[in-house]
Order: sequence, then C-alpha cells, then structure tokens
Amino acid sequence: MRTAFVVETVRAAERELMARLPEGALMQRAAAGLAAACAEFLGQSRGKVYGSRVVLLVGSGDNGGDALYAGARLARRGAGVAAVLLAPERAHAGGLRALLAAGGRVSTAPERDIADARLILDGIVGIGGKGGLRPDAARLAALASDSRAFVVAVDLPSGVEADTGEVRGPAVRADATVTFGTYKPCLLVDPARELAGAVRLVDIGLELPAAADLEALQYADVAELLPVPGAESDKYRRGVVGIAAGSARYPGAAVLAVAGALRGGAGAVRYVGPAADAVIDRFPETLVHAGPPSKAGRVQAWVVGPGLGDDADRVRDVLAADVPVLIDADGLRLAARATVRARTAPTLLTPHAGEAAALLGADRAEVEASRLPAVRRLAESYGATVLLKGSTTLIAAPGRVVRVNPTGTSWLATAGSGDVLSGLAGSLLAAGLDTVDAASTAAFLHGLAGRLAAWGGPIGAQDVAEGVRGAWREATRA
Ligand SMILES: NC(=O)C1=CN([C@@H]2O[C@H](COP(=O)(O)OP(=O)(O)OC[C@H]3O[C@@H](n4cnc5c(N)ncnc54)[C@H](O)[C@@H]3O)[C@@H](O)[C@H]2O)[C@@H](O)CC1
Ligand SMILES: [K+]
Repeated sequence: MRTAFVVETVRAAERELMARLPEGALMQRAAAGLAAACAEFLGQSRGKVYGSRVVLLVGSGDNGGDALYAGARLARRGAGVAAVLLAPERAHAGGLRALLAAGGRVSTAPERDIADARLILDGIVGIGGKGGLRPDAARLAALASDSRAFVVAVDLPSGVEADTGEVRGPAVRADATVTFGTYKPCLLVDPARELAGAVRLVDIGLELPAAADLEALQYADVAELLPVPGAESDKYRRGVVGIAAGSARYPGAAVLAVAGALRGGAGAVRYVGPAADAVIDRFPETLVHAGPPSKAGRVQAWVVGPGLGDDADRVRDVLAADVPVLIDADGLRLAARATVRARTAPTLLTPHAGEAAALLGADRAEVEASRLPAVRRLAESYGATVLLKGSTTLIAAPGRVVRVNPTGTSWLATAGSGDVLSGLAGSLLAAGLDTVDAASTAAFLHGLAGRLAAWGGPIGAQDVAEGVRGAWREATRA
C-alpha cells in the first residue's frame, strides 16, 4: 500500500526524529537524496552533471535550505549552480554558505539564468506554505514552469495545498518531485498531482503512524483482494450480482454494466429491467428477469442506476434489499439520502464530479477543485462509501482511510465507461469484498484495463470491459 500523510503528522514525526539526531542531519539526508535524484535526471537527458546549468529557486524556509544544500552537492560535481533568493537576508544561512563554498553563486539576473538553465530546483516553499504564493514567488513559479528546463519540485510543487491537492492560485508545474519521508496527499490527488510530475520518495527515516491519511492500492494489494474461485466454488458461492439498469431509451447502459459485472469475479449476473433482450443478445450467460428486483431471486449485491431513466420504483425496491447496493448515475438522483442512511446493509455511491456536486448542492468546478474534501463530505452525509470518479478517483467511507486510485487514464473519460465500472464493482461486492475494497479494486482494474485497451489511443467503453481480464491477469501476476 502506498500511503500519504498530512503536514501535521509529518511535522510531528520530524520533531520526534530530529530530537534524536545531530542538528541538521535530517536536512542533509533530504539534500543528499535530492541531489542524487537531480544527478540522475541530468544524466537521463543525455547530459551529465559536470558543466550543467542549474538554478535554485530559494524561499526563506527549510525548503529553500534543501535546495541550497542539494545545489552545493551538484556544484561540487561540476555543475554551474545559481541561486535565486526570494529574500536574501532570510535565506537558509548554512545552505547558502555551503553553496558558495562549493563554487555556486547567487543569481543577479534571475530571468536570464532561468532561461539558460537545464535543471531548476523549486525550493520556494514546501510543507510550510501558507495560502497562495506571494507575488514575487508566483512570478518565479511562472518563469520556471514556462522555461525549457527540467523542473524538480523540492518536497512538493510550490503553490499547491499539501493536505488536499487543491491549487487555488499560481503554482510551479514540475517535471518531477522529490519528496521526503512520505508522500503528501497533494502528490496523489489532482489538480496538484498533475503539477508534481513523476514523484520520487527519499527515505529520511521518519517513523509514521500505522493509519495513513490517504492510501493507494498497489499491485500486490489488489492481487490479495481479488476473489479467486476455490475447488469447492459454484456459481452461487462465488456470488450473484444483480444489475438493475437500462431503460427502453438507454439499453446500452444495461449491456455495459453487465459487461463489467461478468468480468468482476461473481459467479453469475442477474439482470432486471426493460433491456433484457439487448443484454441477452450480447451476453446469453446473463439471468434475466422482467419483474421488480425484489422478485428476481437471490443476489449477494445489487447495482442500481446506469441508464435507468426515472424509474424510482426500481431504485426503491433495490434499496430495500438487505444486501450491499451500489448506486450509480440516475440512481443517485432517485435515491433519497434518508433512505440510504437508514439502510443496514452497506451502500456504495459512485458519482462523477457533476453528480457529486448535485448531491452536495455545490458547483461541479468546486468539487473538481477540492476532490478530497468533497468525497469526505459526501461519505459523511450519506453514511455510505463514496467513489468519486475523475482524473484521480477517490474512495471514502466514514471512519476509513480515504483511498486514491493510482491507475486512472484520461482515455477512460468516454461514454459508458462508468457503467462498466459500476458492474465491475458490484460484481466484486457480490464476491464478498467490502465496499471500500470492492470500489478501490474495481477502480484499479478499470483504470488498468483502460490503459491496456488504449495503448495511447482512443477507446470505447466495450474496449474497457474487454480489457478487464488482461488487467486482472496483470494485477495477479505481479
Ligand atoms: N523539518 C524537517 O525536519 C525537514 C524539513 N525539510 C524541508 O523543510 C520544508 C519545510 O520547511 P519550513 O517549515 O521552513 O517551511 P517552508 O520552507 O516549506 O516554507 C516556509 C517559508 O516559506 C515562506 N512562505 C510561506 N507561505 C508562502 C507563500 N504563500 N508564498 C511565498 N512564501 C511563503 C515563509 O515565509 C517561510 O519562510 C519541507 O517541505 C522540506 O523541504 C527537509 O529538509 C527534511 C527535514
Ligand atoms: K517546493
């Protein structure tokens, strides 16, 4: 599991460690890791450290100190290093001395130095940043982001909100971020994540609490969670998932949800609704039923909503079932909050940003700008697990660590792709995973399937569904 911690927790762990180490030791560890990563970045772009022009953007805190010490190390290896000091009298004194002693200099022409640089280190602010970047810092951030240089953010891109991933004003756009001790939430959650580039973690020996503030499944976690049929399995023991989706107007949503469900590990898929012919045509293995969901026969989990139109009765009937229910698309509009809260079996909501905004009474843009607070709020207000779809899909449940999906791809932003995801997650629920595991495993497979299917080109929702098997294989092989 990849984990991230908020600033307060990182600070506490740093204090605890600093008390046991000689003064400055922690910063030296950080700077050494940072310099090594920079040397590698310089090497990768077919050059070398010796003779490379490096510019340090130095704020007045320890983030600037890291940049200065790392710059000193690069200068000792022959790089031409210039430091742009935002507040010369408050720059980290030890770091500046080290840089000058190693042959580095203070820039007197920042614009020219930045334009000539091959590598820029953003040491403007780290976890001590408060509010939006001040104007002089914002100007440097813009110069660096627009430059031809490879930009390395120190700890995090200056200007982003460390704990939430929000970006409220100007910020550095980095090609890579070298972060210390642990990931911070902003390195995993958009819009900040997008500004971080490739993230490198430098171990500085922090001891962090067992419960993270944010976590992301890795291949090994997914492999462990995915249900594998045993010798004693039959279709009922593997779980039956019910799909209440589709309408005369939108039969395709039913087909796609079933397509996802068939690849999600349940032993059988039961379809209930008016699109049975379309479903059977495409997937003859589906069990279909024309009456209300409660009369369809036993299922271990329901998916309700994709392409449902205004069929509130079907939603009400499904919500009355005493099994886990996934609510998506039209179902989200039709499910009363009080009904969801009153359920005793688990509920999983899977809105995209627009649907989440409608449920929260907020703006879509606001939800997209602050995904992490939004998904937490929604989970609390419904007393349910919420999977918020988007550029970084998040999964929250009351009392649980929020999960972020690491496998997304923008090619998944295609019609019907969400229907496949809901079927897939519903199938995993029926197979016995809890709501958080089912949602995060489904998002992981779905993202991977999208990537495998896309290969850098456009895809449709059917391609994603067909990619799930390959994704499953890849996840369990690792
Ligand atoms: N505390 C530790 O033990 C370690 C800290 N390290 C580094 O230290 C950083 C934290 O250092 P600090 O606590 O000094 O804080 P920062 O250096 O992150 O930021 C504080 C400084 O930035 C300025 N600042 C704050 N908000 C600003 C804004 N909106 N616009 C412009 N300037 C702003 C402040 O005036 C202050 O001088 C970490 O991110 C990391 O890079 C590492 O050296 C590892 C060890
Ligand atoms: K920074």
